[in-house]
Amino acid sequence: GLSCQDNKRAKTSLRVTYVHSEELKCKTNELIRIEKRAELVHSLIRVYGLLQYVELLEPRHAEESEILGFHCSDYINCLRGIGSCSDSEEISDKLSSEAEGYGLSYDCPQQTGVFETASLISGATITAAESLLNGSADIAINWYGGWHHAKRDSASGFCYINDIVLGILKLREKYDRVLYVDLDLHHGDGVEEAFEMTSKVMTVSFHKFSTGFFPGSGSLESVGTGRGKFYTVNVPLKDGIKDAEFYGVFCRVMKTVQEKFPGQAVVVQCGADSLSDDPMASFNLTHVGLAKCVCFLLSWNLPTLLLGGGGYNFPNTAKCWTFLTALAARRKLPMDIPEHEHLLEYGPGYDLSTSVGNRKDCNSHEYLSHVVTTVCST
Ligand SMILES: CN(c1ccc(C(=O)NO)cc1)S(=O)(=O)c1ccc(-c2ccccn2)s1
Ligand SMILES: [Zn+2]
Repeated sequence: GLSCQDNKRAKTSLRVTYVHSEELKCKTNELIRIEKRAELVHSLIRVYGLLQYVELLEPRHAEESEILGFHCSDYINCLRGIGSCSDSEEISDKLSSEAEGYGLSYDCPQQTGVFETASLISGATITAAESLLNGSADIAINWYGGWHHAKRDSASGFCYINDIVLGILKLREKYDRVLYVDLDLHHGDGVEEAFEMTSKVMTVSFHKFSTGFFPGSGSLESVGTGRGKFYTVNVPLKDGIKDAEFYGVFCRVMKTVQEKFPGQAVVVQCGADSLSDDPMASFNLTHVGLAKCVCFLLSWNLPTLLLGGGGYNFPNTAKCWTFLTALAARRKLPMDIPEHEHLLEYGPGYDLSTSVGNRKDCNSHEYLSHVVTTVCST
């Protein structure tokens, strides 16, 4: 297993809450682009016997008032309207230019019940954050959450309600300074935008940044504005980066962040679309690379919220988030995937490993030291 080097962690095992319900799993299973992923993730966590080492919490729906704490009501009313259509026919004629204005088209297909689903996912992230606030947990996990592209007045990149922003606002009810770290392949633009004017939330995003790649924001020069200047950190990377180089950049940036912004709680978006054989075919990370980054953050012994996000190779995403759940619960996992109804999805290796791709690393040494030097001197 991983030894979380730096800042030796206290030997006591940490209290971990894991937010789940059959309803949440079934609703998330229906989201376009990630059908059935939730089933695979929860099943693998269950068959590895990890549920006995976490406290399972059932989520509630986010309250309207919580959602309107970030999103604007016109958008939410439109989303609710779309979400309540009984079938795609009704949706298509309801799909006015108004709906398109709210990003409800193209990459955010209208789905019946999408508002219901997004509000339950957001309620799950808020439930997780509350378990940190009330001191009943040291680490809280919601693999159904992590929808980092949603804006206050529009859907974007398969994201409808920004559960991460709502979770951070909940943590801010107790903690003066909250740190957000986005490990997804894509820039965490929705969360960055929400907090780019404040010094109370520092957002740090590690992501692919190249011409034409979604969402297009997240350059080295984006550092926040007004009182939030220098409280937005962007680490733009090129295709092909592997575990060692990614972790090297991550460590140096996060050590500087720790010095300059002593956060009192940490929120981590653990999107798994940066793994090497994700259909996004961009980075060359393995689940171990991501786990080392999470391990580093956990070694700070701060209340930590772990969230999901992207991840389109479903067996690999399940392996990655199961591995992170075990890391949080300080349990070692046997390499062989336990016998269960989805075992065949893990062929041909049927083990926990995720492969290291052989895509060329387009991040020259010079480029990476330029990025790190610039970020660490800002
Ligand atoms: C809407 N897009 C997003 C938005 C957000 C994400 C994401 O995971 N954000 O974290 C992924 C794709 S998009 O236009 O880049 C794509 C849609 C479908 C894509 C795709 C589908 C299959 C294989 C490779 N790419 S990319
Ligand atoms: Zn992504």
